[in-house]
Order: sequence, then structure tokens, then C-alpha cells
Amino acid sequence: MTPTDMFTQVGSVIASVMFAWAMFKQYCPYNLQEIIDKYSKRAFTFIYPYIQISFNEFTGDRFMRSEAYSAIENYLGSRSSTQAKRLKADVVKSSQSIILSMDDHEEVEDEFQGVKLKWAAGKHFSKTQSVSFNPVTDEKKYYRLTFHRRHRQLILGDYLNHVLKKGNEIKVRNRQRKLYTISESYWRHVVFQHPASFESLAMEAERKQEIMDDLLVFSTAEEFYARIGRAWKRGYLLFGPPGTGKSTMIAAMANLLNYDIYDLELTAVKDNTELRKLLIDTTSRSIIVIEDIDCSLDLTGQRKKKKEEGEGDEKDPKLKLPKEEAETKQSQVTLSGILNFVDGLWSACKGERLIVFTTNFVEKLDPALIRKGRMDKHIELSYCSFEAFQILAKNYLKLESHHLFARIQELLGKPK
Ligand SMILES: Nc1ncnc2c1ncn2[C@@H]1O[C@H](COP(=O)(O)OP(=O)(O)OP(=O)(O)O)[C@@H](O)[C@H]1O
Ligand SMILES: [Mg+2]
Repeated sequence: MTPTDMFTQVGSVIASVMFAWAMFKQYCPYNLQEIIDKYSKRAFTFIYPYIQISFNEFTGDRFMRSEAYSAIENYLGSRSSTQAKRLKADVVKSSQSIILSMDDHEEVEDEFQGVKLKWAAGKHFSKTQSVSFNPVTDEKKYYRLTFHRRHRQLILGDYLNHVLKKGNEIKVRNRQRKLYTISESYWRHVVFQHPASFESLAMEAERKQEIMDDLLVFSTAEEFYARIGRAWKRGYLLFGPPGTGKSTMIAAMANLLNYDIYDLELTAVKDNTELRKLLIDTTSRSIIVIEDIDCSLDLTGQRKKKKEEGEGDEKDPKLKLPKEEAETKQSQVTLSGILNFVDGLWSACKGERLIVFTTNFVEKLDPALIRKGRMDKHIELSYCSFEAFQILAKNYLKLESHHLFARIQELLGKPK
């Protein structure tokens, strides 16, 4: 038989099988199909001795990136660099090193206590198709772990714990801090590099220490917040005249705690719904900053105005905004939207977060916005005291003492 004859015969056999299958599907009762389907799957799992577990990138309908997924991504990074043929590269730590992870549809092997297992990276596309000028590709990435079923106990217990622990360790080691800003309703980031530190911040030593202690206590107080049943977050209000170090202090806070910064420009946010979406998209271990909150929106007693005008319902911002604001601003974020942002139900969805407001005019703000509990700590940054001046002289001029210091102290007044 020539190869051509063989192909013709195989082709006709396949065609006949497909025809028979189509006829079967057409005329066989649905129940029977289901039963056959069920038993064929069972037979397959009986013969196929492996277990597969998928770890999807997003949990909760795309809202949050799965912690397990990113831990696995980090864990597999080092293995991928020696095994996978297609890799993705990213630069970390002030461009000093490159981190590698495996590309889609690659596979790497791993070994744990003598047991071999396999990881594969993949993605599937959702079938929903929307017509839009700016189409959203709904691809969902996942990692799939395959192992023999006789190792179920070991893999589901010790091994997965080991992967998560190692992955998180690598994540902390490679952590590159980010500065996020809003662009077209999404967070975009650049690498955050700011040299500010509490050491170089000109401020009375005692107050500085108090703020640092407050921050450090917060960052290790997970258990405390869990015990008292509060979300693990803390609000800071920095107020004072222009150029007194509010923005510098935020950078110093981020450097002290090793947190990311989300710079929330309220006028770039369309409405309360978008504000909530942005909030959900932030990660933990971060500082959410709203600079010059008094200028961002008309939040100065909006509530009061509405009550007076009998427009208490804040749900429809289009109708309820004061006239002048509706005319001048694009944003429809309302005070109630901000209050919800700070301590509504959604604000508890990620832990370990600071929310910082800055303003030049604290008295202009609605008291509801800055009440204790919402903005837990109010820090006034004011004009330079003598103690602060000494720090500046040391930073800028490397001067510890000078014969004019006494005169300057006299002019600035004694430190409190
Ligand atoms: N307390 C301070 N310690 C050290 N540097 C300071 C301090 N205050 C101000 N500076 C310096 O002055 C400049 C302005 O400070 P910064 O931008 O932090 O002020 P700000 O309070 O955020 O002002 P604005 O209200 O206008 O935003 C920075 O370059 C910073 O280095
Ligand atoms: Mg500033």
C-alpha cells in the first residue's frame, strides 16, 4: 500500500467516525449523552493518574490579583530561568538586576522531597465579545500544577505552603516600589525613587520620633486590627502652609515603611463608581495620597449645603452638585464618595494601607472628612523652628554649629 492510499483510507475512516458521532448526537436522547459523557470522564480519570490544580491570576471576577498567583510567579522565576525556553524579563531594584518569569504556554518541572511535579503557564480568553472602539481583551492567565495522585497529601499540604512562603520571600527581596497615578481611569506606575527620609526632614526631633513610632506600630499591628475588628488602615492629615514639607513627608513615610504610593488626583476621577474601582485596584502595603484635598473638589461643607437645600440624597451627583462645581469641574466625585472611599465597606478589601490627605487650609474642610477615626492623625507642618533650622543647616551646609546660630535662635524663637 502506498502512503497516498494509506492517507486516503485513514481520512475516510475519520470521516465515517465523525459522521457516526454527529448522527449519534443528533438522535441519541440527551440523558444518554450526559451519562456517556460522565462515565467517559470517570474512566479517563481512572486511567489518568495525575491531579491538576489551576491558580488563576484574578479572583473575585477580575477585581483582585490573586496573592497565590503572584507568589507562584515569583517562586517559578528562578526555576524558569534554567528550564523554560521562552521567558519574560523585567528589571528590578533600581535597574540593577533582571527578574525572569516563564512565558505563556511554557512548562517547568520542580522537585519536592523526591517527588516530581510540573508547572505550566497558560491563559484562556473569555468568549464574550463586545463591540467597542477600545476593545478589552479578556484574557485570564493561570498556572497549572500537575502531580501524581499518590502524592496528594504532600503536595496540597507541605509543598503548596513551601511555594507560597518562598514566593513571598522572593517578592519582598525583589520588591520595587512604585508610584502610581491615574491615566484614563486606570492606575499606571513608574518606579518610585525619592531620597526623602525622616532623618533629613527638618522637624522637631520629638515630633518626628512620634510620627515614626506611630507608622512603625501601625505596620506591625495586623493582629491588633484583627482583634478589634477594624480594617488595617490608618488616615493621616498633613496640613500647613505651602512649602513646609507635606509632600516630602509622604515620600519619607513611603521610604520608611517600604510602601508603594498611589497619587490620587481627584479631578481625574469621573465619579464615585470609578473612585471605588480605583480603590479596589490598589494593592496592600501602600499609601494612598490625596494632595491639596481642599482644591481637588468642593468638599467644603457640601453636605451642609445639601441639607439646607433639602437635597440630602447624594446618590445622584449630577443633579446634586452645587452649581458652580458642576460648571467648572468634570469630576462628579462627591464628599460621600470620598467618605466611602476612606472607610466604607470596600475600603476594607485590602489591608495595610495608609490614606494621607494634604491641605493648606484645614479649616476649609468638612469636619466629617477629617474627624478622628477617619483621619486618625493630624500633623501640622508649619514654618521652620530653630530645631528644624539646625537640621536644614546640617543637610545643606554640613554645619553643626555657627556663631550666628544664637541670633537665629533668638529670631525664630525657642523650640517648644
Ligand atoms: N520640613 C522640611 N524638611 C526638609 N525639607 C523641606 C521641609 N519643608 C520643605 N522642604 C523642602 O522644600 C521643598 C518644598 O517642600 P514640599 O514640596 O514637601 O512642601 P509642601 O508642604 O508639600 O508644599 P505644598 O503645600 O505647596 O504642596 C522641598 O524641596 C523640600 O525639600
Ligand atoms: Mg506638596
